[in-house]
Amino acid sequence: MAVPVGILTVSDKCSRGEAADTSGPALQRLLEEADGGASWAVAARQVVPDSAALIAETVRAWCGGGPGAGACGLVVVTGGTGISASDVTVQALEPLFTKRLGALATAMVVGSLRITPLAALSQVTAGVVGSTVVLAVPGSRKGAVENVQQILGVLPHAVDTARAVGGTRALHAADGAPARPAGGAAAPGQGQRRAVCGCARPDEGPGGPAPGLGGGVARRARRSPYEMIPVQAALELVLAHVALQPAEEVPLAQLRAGQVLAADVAMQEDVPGYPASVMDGYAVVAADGPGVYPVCAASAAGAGERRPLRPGEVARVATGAPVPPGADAVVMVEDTELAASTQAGDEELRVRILDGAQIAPGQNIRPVGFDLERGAVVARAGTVITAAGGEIGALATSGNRAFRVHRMPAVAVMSTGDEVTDTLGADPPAALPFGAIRDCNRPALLAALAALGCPAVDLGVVRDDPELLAGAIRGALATCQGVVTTGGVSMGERDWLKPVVEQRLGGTIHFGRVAMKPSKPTTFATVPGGQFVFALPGNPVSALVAFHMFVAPGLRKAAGHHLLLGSAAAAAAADPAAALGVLRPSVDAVFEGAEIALDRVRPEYVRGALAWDHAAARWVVRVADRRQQSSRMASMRGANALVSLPVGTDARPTVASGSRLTAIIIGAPHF
Ligand SMILES: Nc1nc2c(c(=O)[nH]1)N[C@H]1C(S)=C(S)[C@@H](COP(=O)(O)OP(=O)(O)OC[C@H]3O[C@@H](n4cnc5c(N)ncnc54)[C@H](O)[C@@H]3O)O[C@H]1N2
Ligand code: MOO
Repeated sequence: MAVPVGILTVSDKCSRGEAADTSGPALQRLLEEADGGASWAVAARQVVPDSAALIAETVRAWCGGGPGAGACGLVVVTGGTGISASDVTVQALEPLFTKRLGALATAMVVGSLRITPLAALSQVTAGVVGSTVVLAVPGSRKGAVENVQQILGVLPHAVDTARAVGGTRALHAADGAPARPAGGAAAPGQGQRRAVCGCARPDEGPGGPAPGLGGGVARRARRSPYEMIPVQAALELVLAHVALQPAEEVPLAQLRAGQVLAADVAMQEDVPGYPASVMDGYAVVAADGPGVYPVCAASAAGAGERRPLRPGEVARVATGAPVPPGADAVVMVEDTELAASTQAGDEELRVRILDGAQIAPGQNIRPVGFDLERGAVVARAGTVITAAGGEIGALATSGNRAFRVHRMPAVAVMSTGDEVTDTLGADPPAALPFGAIRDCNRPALLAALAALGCPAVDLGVVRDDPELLAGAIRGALATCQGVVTTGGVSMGERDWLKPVVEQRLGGTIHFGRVAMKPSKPTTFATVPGGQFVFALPGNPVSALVAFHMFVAPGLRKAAGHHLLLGSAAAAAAADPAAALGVLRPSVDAVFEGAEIALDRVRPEYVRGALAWDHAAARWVVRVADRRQQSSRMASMRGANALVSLPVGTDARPTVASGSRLTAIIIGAPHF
């Protein structure tokens, strides 16, 4: 039987649709035409951008766990093997290899060098992932085909051997879920956990079976089965899997800060729609010049026709009121004197335009369309509606009845845990029984969601019961784009969230641990309907830090904030990392304060107070609270930034005052 093959094209341009993928089809032809079609059958073909996380995720999803797993026996990755900074294919693949097939790679290179010396410039590699042979070849059609041609004779044997051995570890054996190469998409249940260890400390590596919903505590995993992935890779996975919300038409009254325009908005009319006075004064015929003139009319603000002005007359006008036809300038009241009034003394009969008054034609008049002309674009697609008011104000002038905006993602929020008592309900307990705690996660997350402008559904506190948890999440996903939970994601016997998401909801866990402090067990999944689940750690600081690090950027992407960059495809699909400046803004800041000892294993995100130093004209960040334990919500007080600390080394064990650090902005900086 022909061996199923996955072909993955790695190219920013192809994934944006700016270039056609010619290598993928050429490789498919080469393999399927070899041996008269007997050896290879392409089961999955996909294009991804040059993102290490997406490459690794796709290859893992296609790789089999053992004989009969039904996954690809061979995966060929084409592209991203050059020597430029964006070429990350080899870096993405090699950590996945359970066996290196160095000689196979050498055979490709040696054969290709006979054709062109340029073959020396690509990083061709080969190895085994699970029970699948994986090759990385150059991105050009010619290079890709020529490399694979060199080893066509030995490939069937290599693939047979890898399948029989099943790799060093049966990647999918844990939950018995067969790998399924499905048109290039990762199959449900194929998440981050199946990889080999990519972390810094042996005891932090993944191991043990996937957590199950039965079997008793004695059988639980004693090592987390989830690979601990870098923060950047986790972010890329979030941005790749959280979908941009569809656009809808809403009236002005329903626009909210945080929403993003999905279409350019054009002016339906001129503003102003009539020649308007800029000053309180007198409309005049400029050529009349200074002198005494009868006040023949008054134009206060308001709708209605205005009597035309004749030379030798003036008309009183208010700021913003129409300038009568015939007038071509407005003289401000300060440049006039009363010359005659009615007997009662309350109405002007004549005024003197003083010598020296400014009365050039057009003076103090905003002509029709002066602010914005009919047809002009008042706001471009991608514009974020801000709480500063400018966008809503400008749109209000446009004469449109409705505006096309991306829907805001509605998010359901749930705290989990038998020990957690509700703090938002009508009757929080006056005193806590022994072992109970007050819910501070849900209130904090609801506040943070409100600041983003996301509608939230409060799911309350749910007990540590898989059926209750699954029911509550399933119910919420019927109406919401995502659910954020806290608690129950670590190694405890009642930490149900991960198995509930995978086994009850059929979800795919894209990552279940992140190499960071705090928030290590942060979990991100999507369910078959496309909605997301962020299962955040229960420790309050860990929950809120994970929200700002991953959930908020994901929600901004869903709302369309990356469209501000101008190229939806580039930012959203092809290169999620490029959008980070908008989706998770940060600044370089000078750290001030007592020396901090760096964690030797995980990069740390310390709660910081970020302020603009007016004297030195630079950002300065201090630690918001000295006691940074992840249980201590109080350490988030006053925090408007997360200070990114690198992993410590012998050469750099601490950071001292004056060091430059990245401050991730989570609230308005102080000025
Ligand atoms: N054996 C291991 N234990 C733990 C690990 C580990 O790797 N191996 N990781 C630790 C880390 S790091 C974190 S973070 C926590 C995360 O645990 P869970 O997400 O499973 O959360 P819980 O166990 O349910 O709760 C942890 C902690 O937080 C309190 N909590 C929970 N919900 C709330 C809430 N809504 N408001 C206030 N406080 C809450 C809860 O009572 C616990 O004290 O796991 C470590 N353990
Ligand atoms: O990672 Mo946990 O979030 O340190 O407390």
